[in-house]
Amino acid sequence: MSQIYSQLKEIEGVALNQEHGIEIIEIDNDFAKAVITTHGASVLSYAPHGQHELLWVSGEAVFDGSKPVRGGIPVCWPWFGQARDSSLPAHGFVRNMTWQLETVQTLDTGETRISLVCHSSEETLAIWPHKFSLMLTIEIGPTLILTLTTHNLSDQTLSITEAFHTYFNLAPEGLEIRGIEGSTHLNKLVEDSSAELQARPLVLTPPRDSVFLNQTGNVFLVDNDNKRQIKIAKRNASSSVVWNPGADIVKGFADIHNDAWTQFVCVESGNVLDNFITVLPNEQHVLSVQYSMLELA
Ligand SMILES: O=P(O)(O)OC[C@H]1O[C@H](O)[C@H](O)[C@@H](O)[C@@H]1O
Repeated sequence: MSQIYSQLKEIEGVALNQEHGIEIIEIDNDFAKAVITTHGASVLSYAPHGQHELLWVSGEAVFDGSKPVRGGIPVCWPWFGQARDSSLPAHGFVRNMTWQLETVQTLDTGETRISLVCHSSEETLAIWPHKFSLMLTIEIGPTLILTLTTHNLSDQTLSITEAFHTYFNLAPEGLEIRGIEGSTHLNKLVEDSSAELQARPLVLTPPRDSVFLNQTGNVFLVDNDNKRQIKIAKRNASSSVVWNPGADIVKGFADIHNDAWTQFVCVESGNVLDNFITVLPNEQHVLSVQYSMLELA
């Protein structure tokens, strides 16, 4: 067992468990409780003490490592959406890799910082011929901060798309999404739809599969049912995606119950489609997102 696992035992409020064969890290610190899995480096749960759960995980999620866990915050990288080669997995391959736990620290503030890494291997080079190392740092405190650092270890410029595919635990119908005004909207549910200016906040009526390009400002989810507003602040990210399958499309997802589309909405933050990122040889690119919850009166 590597050193990090023996160090883990010494850190108060952090526990390591196995569930159905995948590794689960449980955090309970001064500010919040959280659950992370090394399978896909996905945060599966985050709840500041006394507040509602931020994230949704499907009751039908598969936890045996054969596919990404449906819910939480999967990491989509090095491509978002369908690959050019349809035999390759949608949303890239790192959400279905086992990441290594690199560091676990309690900060002076009482927050917990966890880093996980994954690297190129023979297996990844066979489907995406570029050497890389990827680090995800997760900070669990009064807010949840995720920072994804792409290191280009190849001698060619990398071109990537990426996103945190966050499943929020809230009712989608009528949800107001603010902050996307002024961005470029592409409706993925309409074939060959043309880009249009998003003039107003969005009031969600599922189904919805929309990309908002050139969207760099804060996004707010007005979750009246739970009397809270969720703020999504991002850095080095120019796109947001809003997805909920609605009552019909959901039937095509084996790991989402037919009724469960009413329990979540995905609002994804990253760089997708024309907002792709290039990373020079030996350079790095850092994508970051911070989730905070404000109570509504
Ligand atoms: O089933 P997955 O590969 O996890 O994708 C689930 C969804 O993710 C994104 O939000 C896409 O915009 C959708 O088109 C896709 O259906």
